[in-house]
Amino acid sequence: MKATPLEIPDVILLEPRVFGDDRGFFFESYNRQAFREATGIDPDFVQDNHSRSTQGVLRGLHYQLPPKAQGKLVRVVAGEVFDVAVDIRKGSPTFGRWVGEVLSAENKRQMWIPPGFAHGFLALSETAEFLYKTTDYYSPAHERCVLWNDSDVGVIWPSIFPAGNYPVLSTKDANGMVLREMTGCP
Ligand SMILES: Cc1cn([C@H]2C[C@H](O)[C@@H](COP(=O)(O)OP(=O)(O)O[C@H]3O[C@@H](C)C(=O)[C@@H](O)[C@H]3O)O2)c(=O)[nH]c1=O
Repeated sequence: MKATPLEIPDVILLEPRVFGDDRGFFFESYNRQAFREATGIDPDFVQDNHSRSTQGVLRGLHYQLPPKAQGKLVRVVAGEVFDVAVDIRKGSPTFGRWVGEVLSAENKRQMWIPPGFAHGFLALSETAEFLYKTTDYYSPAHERCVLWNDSDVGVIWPSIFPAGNYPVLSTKDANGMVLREMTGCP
């Protein structure tokens, strides 16, 4: 497994070793020891999630407040997404900055998003199936949402939309808050 720290170095891009043969392929999608050796981190994952989105769906930017903050190891098993992590750690030198990568079933890349980051993704393909492990349980009471197009964060989402068309959002995500007005950052 190859681990590459991104521009915000606590966010890590992981590329597994894939064994292809006449039958198809095989790879270890998670190996605790290999992950620890490659990243120096040993997360205690407690939940696996799987979502399916149609093209243009944008989920995020989500995080949970302490003590229920979640680290996430994310990947795509069908289609392609643009995946984004925003640093919302109080006092962090990169507070408010974001990193983004294309994750797809084809490239098999994974992203480690530490606790203290808001996370979201845009489905680029006709459908996208998204799998992720989390280091804490889902807790609606601790869940918060940063607005996907908060201009202070300035995520540059791939422009797959005809002019004037916005991404497909849940009501909760359409009512996300701008970072400047958020009180409870991790
Ligand atoms: C996230 C989650 C949702 N749910 C339920 C609540 C709700 O009825 C339904 C859909 O929830 P949501 O709309 O919050 O799902 P979704 O928008 O996919 O939420 C996810 O977005 C991505 C970007 C993340 O980073 C995740 O941590 C998570 O917040 O599923 C659970 O039961 N457990 C969970 O862990």
